[in-house]
Amino acid sequence: MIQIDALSKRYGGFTAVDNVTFNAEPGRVTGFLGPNGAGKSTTMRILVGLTDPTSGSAHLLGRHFSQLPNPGLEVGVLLDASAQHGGRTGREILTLAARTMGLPKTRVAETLERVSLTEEEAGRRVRNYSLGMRQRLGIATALIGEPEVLILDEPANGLDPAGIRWMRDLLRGFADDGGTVLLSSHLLHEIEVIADDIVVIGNGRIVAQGTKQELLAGGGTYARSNDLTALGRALQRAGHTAEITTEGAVLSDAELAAAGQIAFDAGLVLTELRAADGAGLEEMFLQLTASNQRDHLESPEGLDSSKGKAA
Ligand SMILES: Nc1ncnc2c1ncn2[C@@H]1O[C@H](COP(=O)(O)OP(=O)(O)OP(=O)(O)O)[C@@H](O)[C@H]1O
Repeated sequence: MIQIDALSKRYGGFTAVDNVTFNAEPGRVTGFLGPNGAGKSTTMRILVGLTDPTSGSAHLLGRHFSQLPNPGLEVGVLLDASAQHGGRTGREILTLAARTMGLPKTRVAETLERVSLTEEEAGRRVRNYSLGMRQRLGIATALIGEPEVLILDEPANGLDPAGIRWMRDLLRGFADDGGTVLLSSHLLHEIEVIADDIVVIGNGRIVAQGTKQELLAGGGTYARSNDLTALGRALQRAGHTAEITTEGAVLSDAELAAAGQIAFDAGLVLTELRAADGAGLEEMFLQLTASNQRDHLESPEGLDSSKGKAA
């Protein structure tokens, strides 16, 4: 179990993490999704005691990371796969990790096998590893102590599609055995493939969280018309959410028939009207990624464009 409570981190006048609260539960893979610079790594670094928070708290298994006597046996961490010593072989790195944690040497071969690194690859110097091999070695280092919790920052970086499937199966098995997994990514698709629960962060703040089913569920309407702003306002006046997407459509929580009727009553010509089908999360993520080009409805009435499942 990971508990993050009202966590904030400021660097001078800049707030990298802003009042972030979420849990990652045992038996679940929690995906921490956000564009570059959103605050994912900072949150994870605070979680493992590498950075001090400005305020708030982060607990693993009910304790601070610094209170864990032999952390590798309880929490497996992969923050930066390229931080390994390039002059050492994969096997040497795992052997050192095993020694530090007081584990039997046999664990090295077992773990290499678990991450599908061959004997020959384990004998190569890490500087000659591909990024994907480094990720596997990093995951091996995280797993070797058989921890209950895994914290992985962008672990799918450099993995090919087969590698991503391998990692999904590995993390699924880990969670099915009761483990807690928190992994970050800046790619929605990766998180969709791997995670059970999703926490979305943008500009240091949580913007949505829930189960994958909740966040990707359909519902709502995606509509285009000859006047997007007028359509958005008409929907909002009728009590629905409405947001102009980066692709030039209106995304609303109104059902199809209601949206059609509202457009008709407002005298607007619809050029497209269809179910949103999980477009909400994708659109929100696209907007976060291109947050400088956000195209909000201008709203003299202070109309809010927030969507149902967004926090
Ligand atoms: N030591 C630091 N001093 C000043 N600013 C920092 C420091 N560390 C991080 N930041 C800033 O905090 C913000 C969040 O960075 P962070 O690395 O947590 O983002 P991220 O979501 O992990 O992004 P990425 O996907 O690119 O790794 C960024 O704007 C970054 O420049």
